[in-house]
Amino acid sequence: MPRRLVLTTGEPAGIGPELSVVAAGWFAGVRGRDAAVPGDAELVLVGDRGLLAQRGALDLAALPGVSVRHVPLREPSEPGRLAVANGRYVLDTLDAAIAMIGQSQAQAIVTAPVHKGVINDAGVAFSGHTEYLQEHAGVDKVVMMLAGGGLRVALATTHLPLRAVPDAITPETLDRVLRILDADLRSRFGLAAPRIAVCGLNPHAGEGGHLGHEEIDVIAPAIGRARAAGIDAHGPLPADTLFVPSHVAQYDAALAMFHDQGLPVLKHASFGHGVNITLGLPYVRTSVDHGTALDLAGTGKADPGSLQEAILTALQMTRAGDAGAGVPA
Ligand SMILES: NC(=O)c1ccc[n+]([C@@H]2O[C@H](COP(=O)([O-])OP(=O)(O)OC[C@H]3O[C@@H](n4cnc5c(N)ncnc54)[C@H](O)[C@@H]3O)[C@@H](O)[C@H]2O)c1
Ligand SMILES: N[C@H](C(=O)O)[C@H](O)COP(=O)(O)O
Repeated sequence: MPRRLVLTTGEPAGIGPELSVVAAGWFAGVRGRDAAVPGDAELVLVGDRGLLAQRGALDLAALPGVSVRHVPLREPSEPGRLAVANGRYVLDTLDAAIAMIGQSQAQAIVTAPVHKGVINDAGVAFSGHTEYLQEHAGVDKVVMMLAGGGLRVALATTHLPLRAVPDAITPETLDRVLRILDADLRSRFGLAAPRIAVCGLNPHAGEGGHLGHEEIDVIAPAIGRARAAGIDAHGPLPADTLFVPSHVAQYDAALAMFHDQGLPVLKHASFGHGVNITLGLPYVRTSVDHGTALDLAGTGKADPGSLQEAILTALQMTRAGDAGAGVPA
């Protein structure tokens, strides 16, 4: 079977459709010529065929290794203008991709950005792809990790209001997150003994209990259990100084306790070339490091770099198993 990636083309009013067409053109151009994109690789764009034709300047049908799985819009889409009905369309594209994986028609899903707000406005509770794919894969935990600029930053909690974060950092969550992170760094990234830095939750990792107790009560014991299980976890470390370049370079990945503890660092280091990876799924899933950029939709100015990196990373991850090859951060 060819190495087939499914690319969901994202929120129709955003930059996803046009970037997907640009990425498809790039993919067809390097396929079989660049070692990173072998000649047996295929890319299936999932989305409304008319929308893709309208937003992109390429004839997708003429591109080698590229095809389109048509999913109809729920209503016509204009660049930059969200339409509530199309919140369901976005989920239709995700469901089509999940079905392709379930039927062994593809090995990986790459996602262009969606707008979480409009999907919720359409009446479906939706926190993000990460949580949606976890639920549909029937696994009890996945881990969001972004890679770029020489860093890998994983998150112990994902799309939660900040107020809910401390309660979500439980022994069970940390045990599962550390296990998945360690296992996937080994199996998908070719790291024999990954070193993982674990952030504290509070300023200065709680300052010995004077600035919060989660480090003493929950995080340090979880690191102890992980180490006893053979995971090379270190911490809890103050997040501000962990991310000093010479310090973080000593680790293969950093585990942040919440979204905006880890991702601003990663995006500062690599916005436009970073990749969002879901660990712990039974298949490979990667995505871009940016959102729907409604302000740029239809202008042709959006940078396709992160989507191209997401495609390359998905290809490398699908190969890591058979070749034992590593995937760079
Ligand atoms: N993978 C995903 O599906 C994903 C990721 C992040 C954010 N989002 C969603 O996107 C929506 C908008 O989020 P936001 O406004 O915080 O972030 P955003 O990334 O859409 O925009 C932030 C800024 O970056 C610029 N930008 C974004 N992508 C760019 C690109 N490819 N090239 C050049 N400039 C680019 C935008 O013009 C804007 O100025 C939200 O609903 C958010 O949840 C989705
Ligand atoms: N947390 C991601 C980011 O900031 O880039 C983004 O919201 C996408 O998340 P999903 O992959 O879960 O949609």
